[in-house]
Amino acid sequence: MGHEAMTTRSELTAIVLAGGKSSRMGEDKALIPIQRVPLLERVCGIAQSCADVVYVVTPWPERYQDLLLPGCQFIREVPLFGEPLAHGPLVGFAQGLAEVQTEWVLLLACDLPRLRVEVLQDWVTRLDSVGDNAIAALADHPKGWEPLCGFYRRRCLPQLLEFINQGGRSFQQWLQQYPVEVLPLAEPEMLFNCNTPEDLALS
Ligand SMILES: Nc1nc2c(ncn2[C@@H]2O[C@H](COP(=O)(O)OP(=O)(O)OP(=O)(O)O)[C@@H](O)[C@H]2O)c(=O)[nH]1
Ligand SMILES: [Mg+2]
Repeated sequence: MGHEAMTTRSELTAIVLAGGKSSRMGEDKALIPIQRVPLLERVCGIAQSCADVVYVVTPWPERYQDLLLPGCQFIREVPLFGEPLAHGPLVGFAQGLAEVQTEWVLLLACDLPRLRVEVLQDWVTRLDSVGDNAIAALADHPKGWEPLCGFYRRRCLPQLLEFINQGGRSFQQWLQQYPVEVLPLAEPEMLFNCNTPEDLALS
């Protein structure tokens, strides 16, 4: 019987994005407490149950220095040449991915209050059977992929940089160009996204 090596915590890196404008929320979502735990702390804790190395990619690490993020490392993102820093999550991801040393990376937005460790860990066990040509393994929904809670292969970095250099900033448009494997998501509510004060009231 063939023995497939399983992806383990040490073979997975997590990247948490915390660099958005939070314009709909009106204050930095990363710092908003949900059941007394700031969102970024909560998401980083979940990331750490999946991966040994956790990076927080943000233009403003000092803003988060008083959070309890033991073992997480900040990557300070920088503007693209001649552009403002509001470049969006795709560029933040690329700057984080450049530091990754493992085959797979788990990418997480910081505004996901209902993430479930068991689901993410189940997804990790599926990575070994993802086709060699796939650049990512993601949950899908009727309008496209769920790009900010899923897995990417480190080796997609050159394709990502090429897309960005050509002016691309949309995850959906980038992902359309390559094979992506579908991850099962029995309860889509895990990906509930806390963007507005109304969302927060539901959290
Ligand atoms: N590092 C980094 N993260 C980003 C950037 N833009 C968005 N994000 C993150 O991507 C995730 C999804 O962001 P959104 O909810 O779409 O947008 P937002 O900019 O935070 O908020 P809005 O201004 O209301 O759209 C969140 O975790 C953000 O912190 C960026 O330029 N850099
Ligand atoms: Mg959001």
